[in-house]
Amino acid sequence: MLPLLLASQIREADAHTVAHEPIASIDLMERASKAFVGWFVNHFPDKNKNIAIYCGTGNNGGDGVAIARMLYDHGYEALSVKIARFSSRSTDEFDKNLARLKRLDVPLTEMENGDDLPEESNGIVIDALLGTGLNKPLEGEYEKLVKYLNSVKCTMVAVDIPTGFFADGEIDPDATILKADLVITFQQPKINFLLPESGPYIGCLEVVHIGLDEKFIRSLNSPYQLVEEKDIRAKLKHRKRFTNKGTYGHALIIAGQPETMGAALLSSSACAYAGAGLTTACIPENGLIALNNHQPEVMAIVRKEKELPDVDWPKFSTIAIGPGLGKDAASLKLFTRVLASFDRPVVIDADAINMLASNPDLWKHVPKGSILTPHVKEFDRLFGEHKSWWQRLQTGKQQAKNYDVYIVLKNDYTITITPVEKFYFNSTSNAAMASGGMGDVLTGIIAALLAQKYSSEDACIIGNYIHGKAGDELALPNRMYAVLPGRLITQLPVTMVKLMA
Ligand SMILES: NC(=O)C1=CN([C@@H]2O[C@H](COP(=O)(O)OP(=O)(O)OC[C@H]3O[C@@H](n4cnc5c(N)ncnc54)[C@H](O)[C@@H]3O)[C@@H](O)[C@H]2O)[C@@H](O)CC1
Ligand SMILES: [K+]
Repeated sequence: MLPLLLASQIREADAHTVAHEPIASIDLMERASKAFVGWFVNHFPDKNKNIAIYCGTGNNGGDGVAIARMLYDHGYEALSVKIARFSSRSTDEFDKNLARLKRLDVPLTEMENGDDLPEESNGIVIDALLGTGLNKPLEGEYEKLVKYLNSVKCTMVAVDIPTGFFADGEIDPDATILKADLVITFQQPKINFLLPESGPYIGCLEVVHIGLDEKFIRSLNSPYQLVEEKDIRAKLKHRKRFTNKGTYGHALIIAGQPETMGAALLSSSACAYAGAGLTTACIPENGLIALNNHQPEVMAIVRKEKELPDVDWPKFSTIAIGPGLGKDAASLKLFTRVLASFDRPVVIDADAINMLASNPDLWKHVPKGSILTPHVKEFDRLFGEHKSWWQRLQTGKQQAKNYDVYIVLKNDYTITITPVEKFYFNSTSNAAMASGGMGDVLTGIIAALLAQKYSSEDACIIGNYIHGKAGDELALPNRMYAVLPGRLITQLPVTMVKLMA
């Protein structure tokens, strides 16, 4: 796992690296700037293009000034540096780098309070105004400058973080923040980069390593972790000789209405393809032909109108409930029966989440270690409206602990929030997967993993990862515009076996 740090912890990691590597702060800045430039020159090879580097007077600005010198050394011909002298303060590292730059033949402008803004058009703007040192929303001259830069037609490349964007904490939707086409960030993504509020400000993200002390970073024991492929490889269990379907558990998927049988078919198919030994779907009577046609491997328990089906609950290893189930009285009765009859972790999705939201009394019957898989609207229905994703993370943390459950908050970087206050950000998936039914597939996968005796935490972490990875394997190399859930399901066993190779 890659620990994700708060801005204050990043400062600690910088200071620790400076003191213990040891390396002078100016040399660490040199290393960071070099890492930026290494990526930049490979992707922007046109040395005649106008490049304007906007620098503050802190260490982000220090990076900018060092980057200007390095680009000059690489032979970039049309550089200009604009220093925002909006405050009388500057860091030593900035001052030293500015002195070094002044020895070169690079046009340099100092902008002071009230000055007219320089004209920019075409070309590239490198934003090194403010970085992780941001401590309040932009106002005054900084705000005016960033608003102006947002209005010009240039490619915006931000150093470490777009100016005005907080690395963690709440993002005000009305704040002025630089809209970067590309952010080249140091060491690791900042936590807010993984939340949807970063969408308008970060077109594309690139992480470059600057050699901060990784042992120290791990010792900070951050609750925010980014899941990496090696974690999944370590967690996935091989199938052994002399095992049989009984070894891999029996999952019951309670889903579908006559109009939403697709959800039941997708979640139960996904469960079978993700390796459950046996999968049974509890579906409406008139969905039976569809199920038998679509996935003969899946068994059925038929729901007759208003009648509770007769289910031998203990024989199932796990239950997933909700996809396309509806919220009518019969569905509520069935959901209530499941919670009363089953004490192992269950997967609660879609309409089951909505029923829980409107019948909070049911919470006390939710088995410990159960997994809820809300998208943002379901999350807010369950726990109230939220103004920001940061707030949602805090609520999720409290509620997961309170009810002893896992909350899988679905998004680009789906977040698993655990009862012990950890946040696992998933690192796979792509926009081609944004289509109806994808969530039903995820529910089926997580149920399959629970059936195969993975812990609830691992079922969430692995489930999210393989779901997104299968989508990546289909969409990215083939440049697919959309990946349909049904196609993704058949990729799952391939994805899983590759991760075990
Ligand atoms: N040794 C280090 O600490 C390293 C730092 N690096 C760079 O340093 C950056 C952080 O530098 P700093 O901590 O100096 O901070 P910044 O350069 O982000 O900001 C400079 C100063 O601006 C002021 N400020 C904050 N919010 C403001 C606002 N809204 N309006 C006006 N002024 C505001 C603060 O006093 C802050 O210290 C990172 O983003 C990264 O680019 C890298 O060079 C890697 C090494
Ligand atoms: K910046």
